[in-house]
Amino acid sequence: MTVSEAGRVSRVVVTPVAFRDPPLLNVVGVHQPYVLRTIVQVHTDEGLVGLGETYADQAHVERLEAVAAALPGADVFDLHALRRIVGETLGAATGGAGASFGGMLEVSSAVDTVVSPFEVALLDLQGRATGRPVSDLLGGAVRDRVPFSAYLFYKWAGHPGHEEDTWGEGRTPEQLVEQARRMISEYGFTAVKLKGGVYEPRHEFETVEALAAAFPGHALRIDPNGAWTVETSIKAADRLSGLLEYLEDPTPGIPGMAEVSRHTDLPLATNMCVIAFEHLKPAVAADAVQVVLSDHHLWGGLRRSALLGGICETFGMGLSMHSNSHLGVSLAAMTHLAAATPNLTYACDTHYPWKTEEVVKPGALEFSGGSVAVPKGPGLGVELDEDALAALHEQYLTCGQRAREDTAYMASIVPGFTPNTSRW
Ligand SMILES: O=C([O-])C(=O)C[C@H](O)[C@@H](O)C(=O)[O-]
Repeated sequence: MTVSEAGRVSRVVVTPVAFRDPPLLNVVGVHQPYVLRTIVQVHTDEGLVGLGETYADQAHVERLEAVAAALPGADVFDLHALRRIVGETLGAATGGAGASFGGMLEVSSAVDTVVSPFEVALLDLQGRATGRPVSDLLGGAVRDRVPFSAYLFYKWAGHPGHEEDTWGEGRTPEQLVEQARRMISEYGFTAVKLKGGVYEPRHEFETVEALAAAFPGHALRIDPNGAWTVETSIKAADRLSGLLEYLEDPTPGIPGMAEVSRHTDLPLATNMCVIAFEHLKPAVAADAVQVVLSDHHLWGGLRRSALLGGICETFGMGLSMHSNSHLGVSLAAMTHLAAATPNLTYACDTHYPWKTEEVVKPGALEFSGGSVAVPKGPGLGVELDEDALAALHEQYLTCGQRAREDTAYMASIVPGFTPNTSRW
């Protein structure tokens, strides 16, 4: 198969969508009734279409559209050119060079978040053109199935706007045990993550203890998104160390995490203080984290996430995977990446069970035994349902919601954090 048979990019369609989300609680508050995402379709002059999925803040969508206009003519196999085109386009849009958006966005994730959906779409195209799954393009699948974790949330079922939610109340340890029971019986998960940072820390410790008692063979994690002081984090590590496989982002920033780390053997994980390549060196030097959560949406796509895996291996750090609310295009990309990353040995996070609406056709991605089989078809192995895409785009236009910026909050809790377009 040659490049001319795969074709060159002929046009790119950027479609923001909105899908319903239950009233999940986190340190910022309650999830809004709709999650906003963007689906990217990259067409080639050979009639192929590659898919990508990403965030949908207004500013991010505008950057995606600027890159979409610059991509026609690009070689679908030249991923270095893609990165250059993104850097040049975004630099030109702000009158500056490269990755700095008007001086606001200086960590590498500024370009990485924009590159990501296009890189996934080009890999999907490469796979469709060559007849190989994306996992093969990433070096080959080392596992046939990718394990995911049950992602538990405290919930307040009575939130107006969330009437269609079927998961009920989630405030007490007993209610969270019931939530886990449903997740485990419907999806077969063997790992469980609790989103914390919502209630008084002791209440959240008790919830972990109740989960450990109810599911003794399951791997457990809690993630308060940096809501705790160093002292509370140390107490959490002391009290929960026998129950958890890792403690995720108990406290903000590399120095705080390093201080907690000095007091415990429990591995500390993060997707908050190490979210770009430049954060790895100080985190390793301070021994602040033992597990890094990758996220291809944030780290510049699938190949750079694989690179992150190699760096973690070099420094003896574990590798896990982070998830925001997402649709099936992202689940497919996450599954291929995890399958082709040998040292990604923890079950990956996913919000997928919380979702009731979808843009991909059913059947390609099914959970069983807590894992998803790696699609064997060409590319990502998922097909868009055009009617569903149109309906969720209409919902985006009419839902009256736009993605809120969490960046100010991030800046306030992570010392030295530079505001950017990232999501946790
Ligand atoms: O740190 C994490 O795992 C997350 O923040 C993942 C999600 O974004 C979660 O917190 C959420 O959506 O509330």
